[in-house]
Amino acid sequence: MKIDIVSIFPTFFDVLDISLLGKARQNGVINLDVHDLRDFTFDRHRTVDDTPYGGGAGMVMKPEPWGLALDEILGITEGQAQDDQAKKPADQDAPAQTDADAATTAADGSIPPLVIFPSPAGDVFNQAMAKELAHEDHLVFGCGRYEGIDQRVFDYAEQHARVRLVSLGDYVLNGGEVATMAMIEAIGRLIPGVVGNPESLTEESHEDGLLEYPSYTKPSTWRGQEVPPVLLSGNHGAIEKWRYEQRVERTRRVRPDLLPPE
Ligand SMILES: N#Cc1c(-c2ccc3ccn(Cc4ccc(CN5CCCC5)cc4)c3c2)n[nH]c1N
Repeated sequence: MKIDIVSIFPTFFDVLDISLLGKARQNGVINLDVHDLRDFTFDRHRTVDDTPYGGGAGMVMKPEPWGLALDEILGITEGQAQDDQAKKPADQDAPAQTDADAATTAADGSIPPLVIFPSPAGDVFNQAMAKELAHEDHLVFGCGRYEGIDQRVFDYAEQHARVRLVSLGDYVLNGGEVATMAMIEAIGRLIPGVVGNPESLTEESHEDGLLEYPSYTKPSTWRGQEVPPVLLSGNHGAIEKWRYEQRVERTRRVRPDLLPPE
């Protein structure tokens, strides 16, 4: 899988050089590049933001640097970009995720990349989405900051790729980097060859709608607390039954919304 990230804080993603994802990059399972949005500016201050039309607090990210970054990453030629200028402006009322005007197949018939913009206004990310996105060949993450990105960037991206606005959850972050990191980790661990033992991906919270069972390791007694005897019994059928019961009980207690209607 090819992953491109655009951010004004590229060093934020240095952590992706270590651990499982770092190994996956070293062995070529994941090809990840991080792009500094300011490399697509040409003024002395490398400006990426400006005041919002219509007024309001804060600043909005300018479209020009984003357009150049997306052109480079998506392989959009100058001619194609100029063609877009001739096109009717996107319907301002259409949601930024309209598939109807998304480029669903490239000129050579290949599936174009999926461009993900983390946004509080996006579909909420979950394990089902992670599993779906783990099948993509090329993901591009556009990390906004300030009060967000000029809407025309999303509309432009949709003319050349598939675009999704995705939210990490119902709270407000300061930008898209944390969400991008979380999504890359959740998606990356589902890619074959990233996690050493694929069996460890089953029976996880949210994998099959139930939360995970409690885990224990040596010593069998610790500060007066014992490991549940069934786990020391060697009776694999009993262990499997106990673990399932624990998953149902924990889900019923912590996340009853995940349980199927009775
Ligand atoms: N994923 C995800 C996210 C994000 C997220 C993702 C990307 C960006 C880019 C900038 N911000 C900060 C921001 C965004 C909007 C507002 C609201 N304003 C009102 C009037 C115009 C906007 C204010 C701050 C971001 C936040 N927050 N929470 C999630 N789950």
